[in-house]
Amino acid sequence: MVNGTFKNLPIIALDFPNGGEAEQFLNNFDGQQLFVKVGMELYYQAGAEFIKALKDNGHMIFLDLKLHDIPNTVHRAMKVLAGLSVDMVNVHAAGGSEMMKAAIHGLEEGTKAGQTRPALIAVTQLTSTSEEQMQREQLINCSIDKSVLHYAMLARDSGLDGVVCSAFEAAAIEKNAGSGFLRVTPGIRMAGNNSNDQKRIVTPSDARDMGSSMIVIGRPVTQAEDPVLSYGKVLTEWER
Ligand SMILES: O=c1ccn([C@@H]2O[C@H](COP(=O)(O)O)[C@@H](O)[C@H]2O)c(=O)[nH]1
Repeated sequence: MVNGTFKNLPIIALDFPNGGEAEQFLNNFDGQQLFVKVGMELYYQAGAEFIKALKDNGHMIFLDLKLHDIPNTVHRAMKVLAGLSVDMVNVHAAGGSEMMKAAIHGLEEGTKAGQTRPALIAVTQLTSTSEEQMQREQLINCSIDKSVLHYAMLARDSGLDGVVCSAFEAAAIEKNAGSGFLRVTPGIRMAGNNSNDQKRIVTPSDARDMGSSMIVIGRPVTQAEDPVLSYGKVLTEWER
């Protein structure tokens, strides 16, 4: 599970094309231990070696590969990912309960003796998806709040530790799934920031007030002129 101290830190999305650029970014923080997220771009380029380097430097790691495949494939892949000793991994809830249960079993089997298995969370509806888009393209004929809550409960009933959701759905998830069930929220923007491709965005303080338990932020920090200053502002607003 997620270590208590780090749990309160905003997660920085290291969306860089290679390990060198990610390291250059991290050097700005002068040895500070951070909670970082490694996504598909960086992992496909820099791989397990880079994860090890992050761990050696004391960072907490959310490996955001969003697995979505048949249960057997996800089970086997999760067994491998557990061997990386990261802190959090994820799947798409749309893969179904059988797939999510297989993911947990894979993580349990792959976790080294004496270590804690990585927390497993499920993506509900991406924060880059609007309600209109979801209804038109996925043919889901209900509100996005309802779809996200449905996926969250499916994930909870499958034994997962939480979900990725926007802040708009966080309170309902907390109410229905319990406060221990993680609500990890990307799509975080400071007032006046560019929303980029995100559709369901909120500020760090709104995320906290609306019931998110953790936040993920990328471009507003990684592409800032002064990333340390920008991260500091996010942290202060999140902690209040
Ligand atoms: O629903 C989701 C799931 C994952 N993400 C990831 O979070 C970051 C957000 O980056 P920003 O630059 O702050 O927009 C990114 O790595 C996504 O892959 C998400 O945004 N929404």
